Amino acid sequence: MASVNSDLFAAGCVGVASWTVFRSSKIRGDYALLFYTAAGALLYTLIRLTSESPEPPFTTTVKLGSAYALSLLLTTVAYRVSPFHPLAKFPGPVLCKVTGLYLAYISFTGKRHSFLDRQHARYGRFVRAGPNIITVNSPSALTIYDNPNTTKSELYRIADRDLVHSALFFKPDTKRNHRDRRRIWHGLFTTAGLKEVLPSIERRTWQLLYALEQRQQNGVVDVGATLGHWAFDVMGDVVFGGMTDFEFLKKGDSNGIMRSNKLATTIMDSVGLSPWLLDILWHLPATKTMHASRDLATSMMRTRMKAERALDYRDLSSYWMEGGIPENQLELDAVVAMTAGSDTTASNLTFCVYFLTAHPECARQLRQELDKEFPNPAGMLDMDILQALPYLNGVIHESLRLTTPYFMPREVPVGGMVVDGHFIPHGTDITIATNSQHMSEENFYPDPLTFRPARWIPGGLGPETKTNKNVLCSFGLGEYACIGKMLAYQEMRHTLSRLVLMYDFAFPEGFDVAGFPQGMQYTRSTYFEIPLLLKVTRRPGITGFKTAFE
Ligand code: HEM
Repeated sequence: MASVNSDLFAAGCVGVASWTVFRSSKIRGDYALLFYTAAGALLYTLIRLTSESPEPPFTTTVKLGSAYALSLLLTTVAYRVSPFHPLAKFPGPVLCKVTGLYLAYISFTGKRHSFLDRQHARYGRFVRAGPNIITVNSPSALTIYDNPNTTKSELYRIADRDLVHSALFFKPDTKRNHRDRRRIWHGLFTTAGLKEVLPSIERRTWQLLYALEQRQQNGVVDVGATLGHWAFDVMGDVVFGGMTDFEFLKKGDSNGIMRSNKLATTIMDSVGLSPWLLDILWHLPATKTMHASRDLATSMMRTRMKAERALDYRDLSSYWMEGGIPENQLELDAVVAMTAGSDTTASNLTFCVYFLTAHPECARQLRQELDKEFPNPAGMLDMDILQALPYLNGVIHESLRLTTPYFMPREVPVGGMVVDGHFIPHGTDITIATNSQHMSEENFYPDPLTFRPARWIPGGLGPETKTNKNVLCSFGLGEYACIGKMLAYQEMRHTLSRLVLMYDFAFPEGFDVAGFPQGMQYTRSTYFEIPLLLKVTRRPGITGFKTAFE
């Protein structure tokens, strides 16, 4: 008996010792699992060969393994909630301090932004949202993104170790590789590059109008889903020169490709907050949607690279190939471009249409502005004119402000940094509390929770108007900010204007107008609990226009 107890005690001590050794190292979850499986097998073999105890070797192995795991777990938890932890002075929910799995779970529900709003309301400007994560509800948190030494946190790491780590969006292997890759992408997002893809946006927008009319059932159409199809088709043209099988506006998404893509993004944005877990799940069927998204992008990339026919414009693939990115490195860039470029734009346009329908006085004001510039609603829309329209841009900014609660953690560099007067130690993951900042009276006054596009026009809400443009984080901040921002604006300005010029939108009877925005689930992909089913009718006087899928 004494020997069994001393063995268990020894296993517990090894647990504490391994915590001391491993606590600040970033070991991949799948490697750790392999290591522990091998260690367990070795221990079992040793016990079997040497033990004289009547207890079956398997039982002894499980007991020792459990003693080890329990002591490791307890030591980890005790340290994380102890005053010795470097983030001990920052308040936050105990469960968040204990494990990253809690925030991962909250994130998976799509309600991380409102959870963090509540925590900031309770604890103040700084909240410890994970064992090693701090969120800051203050405009001075912008300094995190201006600091050239902060890096993307480990939470952006791609689970697949075979993929080259210089694709955009994910944690790059080096800043230099990230900059080089960005330079290659950049060509499309210049004024000249954007001009080349504009005809594709125009063509797809006519198809969108056609789909909105054709898909009506019982007098309503799912505007959100149709905009999702439009955005995916646009990105198919922008990224792969249209050499895809999507044509979602024409055929719908019967294979659930968009759903898979959204789910893959959600898994990354939630489970990714516990990177060790994502490393393990990556090998299991649970993440098959992530693999499916990648496989689809790979196959489209191959089709595009082997294309016989010359394109009459330069798509993003053209820049990648000219930039010399090898084929086997492009698949991740392709997934990123398709996903980052479609779901985001579609969601924001969906919200724009919703807000304008919920606030008819704003819709009227926007239409007035557009009618003045474009007396023929079906005529050409000049992008330079659209770019300069104050109310149109106000509508887009206001919708972005209210609906893009991104979570953008950065790793604090060696030497630590000071944020809002507080020292943050090296290695901490730190992020601005986007949603709380977007909704704060400190930045947006009056009525920060209300859709009021005029706040983006100087003095638009009266002499007291406060609009802190700097804290609008909808396109990210600093060196990793959205490279597609200008394309997104081009798409949103063009398509929203066309919709407002051509159609009247109305809620059908019984639509839960107030519930729609509250039903938003946000996981870097946006889900709508309530579909945006609207009555869409042509404005009086608009009879025929070019709609067909020719
Ligand atoms: C309304 C539309 C869009 C929104 C709100 C949006 C938002 C964002 C945000 C917040 C980030 C930074 C993420 C972070 O730091 O964690 C980002 C990055 C990125 N976005 Fe967008 N985006 C939009 C449209 C697009 C489009 C059209 C593209 C075109 C391909 C695109 C491509 C990218 C890429 C490649 C990155 C990673 C940049 C890097 O790592 O350097 N986005 N986007």
